[in-house]
Amino acid sequence: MIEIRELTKTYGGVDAVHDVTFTASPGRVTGLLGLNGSGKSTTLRILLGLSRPTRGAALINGRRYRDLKQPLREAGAVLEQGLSHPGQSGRSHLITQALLSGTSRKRVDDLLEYVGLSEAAHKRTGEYSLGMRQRLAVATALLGEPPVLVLDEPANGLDPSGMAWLRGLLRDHVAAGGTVLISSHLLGELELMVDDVVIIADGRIQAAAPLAELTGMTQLRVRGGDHQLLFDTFTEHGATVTSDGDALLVTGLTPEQAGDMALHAQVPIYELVAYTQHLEDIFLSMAEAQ
Ligand SMILES: Nc1ncnc2c1ncn2[C@@H]1O[C@H](COP(=O)(O)OP(=O)(O)OP(=O)(O)O)[C@@H](O)[C@H]1O
Repeated sequence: MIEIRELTKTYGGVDAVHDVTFTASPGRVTGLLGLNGSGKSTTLRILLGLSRPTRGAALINGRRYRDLKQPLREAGAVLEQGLSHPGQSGRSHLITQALLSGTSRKRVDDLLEYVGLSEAAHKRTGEYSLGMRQRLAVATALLGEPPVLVLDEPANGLDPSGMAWLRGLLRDHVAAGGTVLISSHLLGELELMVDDVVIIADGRIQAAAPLAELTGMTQLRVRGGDHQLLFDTFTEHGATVTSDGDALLVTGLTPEQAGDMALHAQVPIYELVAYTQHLEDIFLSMAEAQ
């Protein structure tokens, strides 16, 4: 279980993340989605004890990372930065890491097999492709058999078969009761992978909900007699609204609610269309509304 509670991190007077709260639960893959610079890495780095919060807390199984009794056995991480000496082979990198978590060499070889790196095990990691480095990073995170996995942009550099492999691996992990928190800006890919979605923009949470709930939401395209009045009316009722030419794109209202509000505001409606949304549409409308 991962709990992020009212987390704020300030750099030079500017909040990189502001009052961020969400939970990643066991048995579920939770996706943290945001554009570059939205605060994903900052949140994950605090969670993993690499940076201190200005306010709030980031907890793994109820404790801060640095208070975990056996951190490598409780949480595994794949971060964006490089992980191994380029002159070291994949296998010797894993063996070095295994010593830290008290893991056997047998498990190192099993993991190399599991992540599809057996054949490249003796190759220098400096010669690995980005996808192979990601696989090695995942193997490193899994060394201590931690129930909690935190992955920052693990899909970068993976080809379609690599993505399918990662998807299967994460599904296996949560099926066994594990918790996965994965950050990404690859929305289409993430949609196939996650159970719960947390959308972050400009350091603030825009939505945190099961994927099915979010993508079950429809988006409305509304064109009416008074663009600004409609915009204000929908926004006042908590909808997310963006302009699209002379129309509005509205999330968070049913067609009936939007129609009734327009009637109440005495604005004639010329067009009202409801679309089923993909994660990408939801994400972009929330990011644009910022
Ligand atoms: N050490 C730091 N010093 C100053 N500002 C920082 C530092 N780390 C992050 N920031 C700023 O905080 C904001 C959030 O950055 P963060 O790296 O968390 O975003 P991100 O969503 O992970 O983006 P990316 O996908 O590009 O890594 C950015 O504006 C960034 O410039």
